[in-house]
Amino acid sequence: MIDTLDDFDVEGTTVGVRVDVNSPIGDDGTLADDARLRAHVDTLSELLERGGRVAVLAHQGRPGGDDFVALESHADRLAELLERPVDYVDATFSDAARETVRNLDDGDCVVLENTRFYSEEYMEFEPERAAETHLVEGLAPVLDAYVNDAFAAAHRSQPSLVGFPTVLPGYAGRVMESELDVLGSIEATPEPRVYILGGAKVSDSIDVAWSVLEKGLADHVLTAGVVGNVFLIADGVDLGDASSDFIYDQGYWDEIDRAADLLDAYGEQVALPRDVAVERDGDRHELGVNALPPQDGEAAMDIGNSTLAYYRRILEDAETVILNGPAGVFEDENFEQGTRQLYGAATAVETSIVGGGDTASALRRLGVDGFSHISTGGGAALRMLTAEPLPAVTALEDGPQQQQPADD
Ligand SMILES: Nc1ncnc2c1ncn2[C@@H]1O[C@H](COP(=O)(O)OP(=O)(O)O)[C@@H](O)[C@H]1O
Ligand SMILES: O=C(OP(=O)(O)O)[C@H](O)COP(=O)(O)O
Repeated sequence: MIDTLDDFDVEGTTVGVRVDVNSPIGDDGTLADDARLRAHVDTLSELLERGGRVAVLAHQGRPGGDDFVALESHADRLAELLERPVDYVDATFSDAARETVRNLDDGDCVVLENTRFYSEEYMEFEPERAAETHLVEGLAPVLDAYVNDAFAAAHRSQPSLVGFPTVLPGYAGRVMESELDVLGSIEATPEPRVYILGGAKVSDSIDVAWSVLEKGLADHVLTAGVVGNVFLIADGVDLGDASSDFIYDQGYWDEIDRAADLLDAYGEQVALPRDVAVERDGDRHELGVNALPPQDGEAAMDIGNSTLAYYRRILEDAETVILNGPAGVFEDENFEQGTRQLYGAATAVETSIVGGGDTASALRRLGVDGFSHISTGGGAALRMLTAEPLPAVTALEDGPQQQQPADD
């Protein structure tokens, strides 16, 4: 049982609020899409209006990525959305950060720096060990309580997600609460149930496929995006050097064997693309799987029309569809078609549940709507839909295991 904001006597307390504002970043290194910030406005406004002193904790990107940036532009946008001043400090648990948090008044809000600027935050720990990291040991003494609203990161066992609730009273924010309500009962959704796994998180998607097929939750798993490309290679298709190099460079080469094992075990229920789209002379060019490999340098960037027709037929009989990850490189207009049409077809299914930060932004951009539920989480939503526990949720459920460290 998790405590929510309804159980929290907020006034006058200093609260660390973990949100997930991991968002697309523009060429200038600043926030390019505020959808994930908007999602947390209710939780943050409620805490501030109830007299909380709020220190916002969040990550942005992954080390080494172009979107691995500071949270200053997030803080600026949050101030606009909350319609009140929001401070920003370029550190998370330094003396300066702690001093800023100590000096908050009731109704004040500060955004602390990208938690992943500290290497510990990009590691996974058991909660008790996470509580001993520099981040948690440094910051917990200036906090009275912890609110986790970061459903989209709840599948990560990282210090800011599992460490704080081990040493502080923890509460689910409003986003976390509603996501757990909606996604907590996949067994109750009508069958046949189809999972569509696209996008680029290959190992997460293969975990999900194994789990939903083993548990009998999925009648069909349709593959697309980079996930579909990995399954094609696992099935013996020669996708050419460009796609293979991409998969290798992303560190997903070992996933090909896992995909092949899955096809051995559940091949009849796993659908693979029947054609792919490549770029040729600046245009989209579709190739049936039998016509592969493509020419040198051409990569499989989208699913083609014959795959769409095949997947549409499966969706016509479905009562529930669960989607994660775009079907292709939707950012390029030559390759947005697969995502637009596949997701469009999914809106006709009685219960349609979508997860994923990039997926949600693809849908907004392509103007596809009409889903039963669009989750703020991608990997977290899928993990939850397979009925696997989310470490950050378990840590909230378990509650404080250690004495709260004293502020000195
Ligand atoms: N065939 C493909 N080749 C390369 N990248 C792809 C392909 N299909 C989809 N992608 C990329 O996958 C990314 C989104 O995947 P992912 O992060 O898994 O989605 P989400 O955030 O919704 O979980 C997009 O940037 C898109 O360009
Ligand atoms: O964007 C996120 O996940 P998602 O892409 O699965 O929605 C979360 O912020 C988690 O980020 P991570 O996958 O870098 O740990």
